[in-house]
Amino acid sequence: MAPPSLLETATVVEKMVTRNVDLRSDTVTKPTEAMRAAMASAEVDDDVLGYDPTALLLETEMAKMMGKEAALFVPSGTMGNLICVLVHCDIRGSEVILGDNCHINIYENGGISTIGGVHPRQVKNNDDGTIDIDLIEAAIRDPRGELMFPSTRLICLENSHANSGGRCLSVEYTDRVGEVAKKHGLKLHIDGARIFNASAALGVPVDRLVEAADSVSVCLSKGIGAPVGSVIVGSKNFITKAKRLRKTLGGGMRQIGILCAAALVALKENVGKLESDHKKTRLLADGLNEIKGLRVNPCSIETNIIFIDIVDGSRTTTEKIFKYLEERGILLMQEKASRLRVVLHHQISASDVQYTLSCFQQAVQIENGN
Ligand SMILES: Cc1ncc(COP(=O)(O)O)c(C=O)c1O
Ligand SMILES: C[C@@H](O)[C@H](N)C(=O)O
Repeated sequence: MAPPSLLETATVVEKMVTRNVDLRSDTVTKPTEAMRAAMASAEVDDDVLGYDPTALLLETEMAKMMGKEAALFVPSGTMGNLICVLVHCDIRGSEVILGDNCHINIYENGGISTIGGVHPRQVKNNDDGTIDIDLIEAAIRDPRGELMFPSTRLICLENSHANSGGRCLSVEYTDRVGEVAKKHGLKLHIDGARIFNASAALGVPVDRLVEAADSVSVCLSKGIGAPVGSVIVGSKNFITKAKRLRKTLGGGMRQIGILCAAALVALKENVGKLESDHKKTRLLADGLNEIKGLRVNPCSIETNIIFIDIVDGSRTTTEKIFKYLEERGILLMQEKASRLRVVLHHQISASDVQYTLSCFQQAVQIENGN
């Protein structure tokens, strides 16, 4: 009987290896020991009454970092976006111009409409996450048609853009959209769930990147690795209105200093790691692109997200790869029938990247019989 092939041996060995490489999203990070210690010793008080000292500290820090007058902690990025859109569009019959492939439009249960009664005016997202500026201008309703038309009040951008694979909107582009908004008396909101990733990738300070925006929703719970929460930033008047709406939506919480303490550690320890996350992402993307049967668009690798397409004619499928990797402790997302998504974060090591690559290689080789 022929001895087991190297691949068969590797497969048996890999099956015995218990290792966790969680590439489902950058929302999966676990609080670090430093975060847990900070949480345990956090100074707290009632934040609804406006007295939680650690929440106030975080909000002051975030407003300063983002170059805005004020900030407000919210339980999630979804609630952050919802509050911002609803504050800007507080008049019945309001319309928001947003990308057809943006998170607010795809993954937030249509909350701006179902809860806020705001009409979404979807405009095509380009592959790089931008929306053509002439299409934005063309989508702005003519006030002379107000008898029939909703009233455009807001433009939403997303930076980095998750569904384009983490592509970054340049500061020049963002400023130009801001000029269009001003020209037409509109507001600009940026879904900045991963704005720190965009800032690190572009080498542009985060406050400069969002300078043109009237509001930004920033996720603490994504690339910078806090366990919970987001912060919205804007003018003092905007945040005053946002605070009331947060309460209306049930987002007013009590001793949130416990959560904000972890976020303060995340800001201090993890923003500086984002460039390393991006380097590991590029390494993984380049390696995946070498695997026959898989395709990664190298132009789309700007931050920490990789879309992996199964090449037509390949005998493998996303389901088979997904299962093979899951059995070896590697978790990822199936984006659609022929596409997988991996998202890197500060708890993915360089050796995790190599391990992931070898498992992808094996998964594809076994299916393709080579
Ligand atoms: C671009 C973007 N915006 C907003 C959100 C919503 O954040 P949360 O999951 O905290 O509601 C996410 C992901 O979760 C996201 O990827
Ligand atoms: C799925 C989506 O809602 C989430 N923001 C993620 O990127 O993982």
